[in-house]
Amino acid sequence: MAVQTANHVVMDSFLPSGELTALRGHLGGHASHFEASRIGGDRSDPGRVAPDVRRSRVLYRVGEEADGFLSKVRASVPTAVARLGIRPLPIATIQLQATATNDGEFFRPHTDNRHPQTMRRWLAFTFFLHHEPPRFSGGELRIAATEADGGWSTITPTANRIVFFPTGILHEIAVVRCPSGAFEDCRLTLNGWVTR
Ligand SMILES: O=C(O)CCC(=O)C(=O)O
Ligand SMILES: [Fe+2]
Repeated sequence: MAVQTANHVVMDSFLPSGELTALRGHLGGHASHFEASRIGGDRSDPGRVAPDVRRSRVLYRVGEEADGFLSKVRASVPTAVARLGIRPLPIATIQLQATATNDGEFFRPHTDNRHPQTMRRWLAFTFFLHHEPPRFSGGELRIAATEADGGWSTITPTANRIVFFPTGILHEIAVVRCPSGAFEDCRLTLNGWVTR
């Protein structure tokens, strides 16, 4: 029986820089397609907008431009699982969305697998692809303590960084401050879940 040894795993310099720039450009070109983020939904259930819990804008169909990124995520799952010390599960799908979190926006503490529609999600990831140096502050990803770690972890948004964590752990996005409020300046991620 695997014993969890960490509440999250960070990998930096995840993509070749040209691929990161291309993905950022793709998302910027679709800025007008981002919509108010929702909670609790999946492919068959749109979920609901809940501004007390989650404020951001999401692109729910990222497009095939992210296929190379998804392959890289898939290839990284065994390493992430080993470093987390969790039991490896089969990979059925990798669900993906892009999230833009702008001035004053946040995602309060939550887990990602509590609803019947989301219970097959077993591994979560967040990949940061904003401009460096960042034109926003805040927006840290905070992940609750587990017995293995003993304290909350705070992960600074850093472009080309991916974070993996088990979906059942409480986590949040701290409030973002982005003075310009411009799409291209905000906290931009490709985030999603590996399902079994
Ligand atoms: O962007 C992040 O750091 C986490 C996103 C998240 O928790 C979610 O979309 O469920
Ligand atoms: Fe989450």
